[in-house]
Amino acid sequence: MKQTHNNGSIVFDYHKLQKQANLPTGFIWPNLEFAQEEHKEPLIDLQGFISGDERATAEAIEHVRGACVNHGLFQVINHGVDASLLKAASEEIDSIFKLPLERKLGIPRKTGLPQGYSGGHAERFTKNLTWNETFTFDYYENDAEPLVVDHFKSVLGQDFECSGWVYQKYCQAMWKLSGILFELLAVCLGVDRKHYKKFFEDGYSIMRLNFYPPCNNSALTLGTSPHYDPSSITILLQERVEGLEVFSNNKWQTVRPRPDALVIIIGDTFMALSNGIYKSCLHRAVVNGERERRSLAFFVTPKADKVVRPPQDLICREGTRLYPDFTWSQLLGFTQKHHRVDAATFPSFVNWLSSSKNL
Ligand SMILES: C=C1C[C@]23C[C@H]1CC[C@H]2[C@]1(C)CCC[C@@](C)(C(=O)O)[C@H]1[C@@H]3C(=O)O
Ligand SMILES: O=C(O)CCC(=O)C(=O)O
Ligand SMILES: [Fe+2]
Repeated sequence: MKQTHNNGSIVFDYHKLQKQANLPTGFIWPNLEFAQEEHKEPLIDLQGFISGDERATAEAIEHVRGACVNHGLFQVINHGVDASLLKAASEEIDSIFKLPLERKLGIPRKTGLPQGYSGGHAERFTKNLTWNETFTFDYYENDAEPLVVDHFKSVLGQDFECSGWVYQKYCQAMWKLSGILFELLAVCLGVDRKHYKKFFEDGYSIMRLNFYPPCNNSALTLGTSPHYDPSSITILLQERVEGLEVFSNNKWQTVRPRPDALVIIIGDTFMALSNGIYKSCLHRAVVNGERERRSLAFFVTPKADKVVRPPQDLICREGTRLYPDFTWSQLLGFTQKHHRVDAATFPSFVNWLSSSKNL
């Protein structure tokens, strides 16, 4: 079994690594401080907004607006996604990550794109590696073809048809929910209710499955690095094992897993679409010494070449533009070729964009 990638970095074989007394230095993150308290994000019951109940809508608007102007994270329940589908999607993760390491390393991966399998990102980076495995694929809403099923069969094999259907149904449900959330966010911002839903109609999503094995040295490493999601909004399903942390009021705070709830995270692209009124959320994932953790992140992104700019009435109301026009294709390319997504991605991207060669 190969122990190193072509770039000389180690292969993330956590069964072997767990048996070693010391963590390879590439996985060690200096000066880590762990959350000592829970974040108090709003828990929004979406049923009232979906059914048009005026009082429930007013309450949802107040809480979502407060969350988004401060730290860009809230949780939703009664979102319309079947609890059995959430359970199936969370459990199906093991069908991929319990494959033999050779099979996982053989999953095709195009450099410069997030899609495919990764162990600790050790094939891309040599330091600040993370104690996780990820499997990432695209979702395009398409009534004719079950594209996720086709993708699973082509990259994982014919015996992954059933797994493909679980994530085909899951992504369809997430896409539908994203439309509801864009309407809610538009109403909160006082723009036309359909504005953002229409903007993303021809968009797509990056679907990521995260698997975090237990780690004997969990105090020295991270499951996912501190970052802002560059996408617009992320619908995150974290199962019962806590690990998601948000940076708020100058400290890391735990986002408590809530059964049947989904975590909604504002990303850089939606921050730009709100002309900076809504804040992109700084978050990360920690690991523990005893239990496996799984999470599913559905990153909603615009059509690659669509110009990202806030609605005109928001600009007029605000008077100034906070960020320049850009496309998702430019931002994605920047994160894959020039700047690992972290806590400084978007300001670095805006600077990079403004240098003439990148206009
Ligand atoms: C556009 C993307 C890059 C990442 C996947 C999507 C949305 C989130 C990004 C990421 C998960 C943020 C943390 C760092 C990262 C490198 C990771 O841990 O996977 C990011 C993804 C990536 O660059 O592949
Ligand atoms: O696993 C988690 O809870 C967070 C993962 C995350 O932030 C991401 O995949 O972008
Ligand atoms: Fe994230």
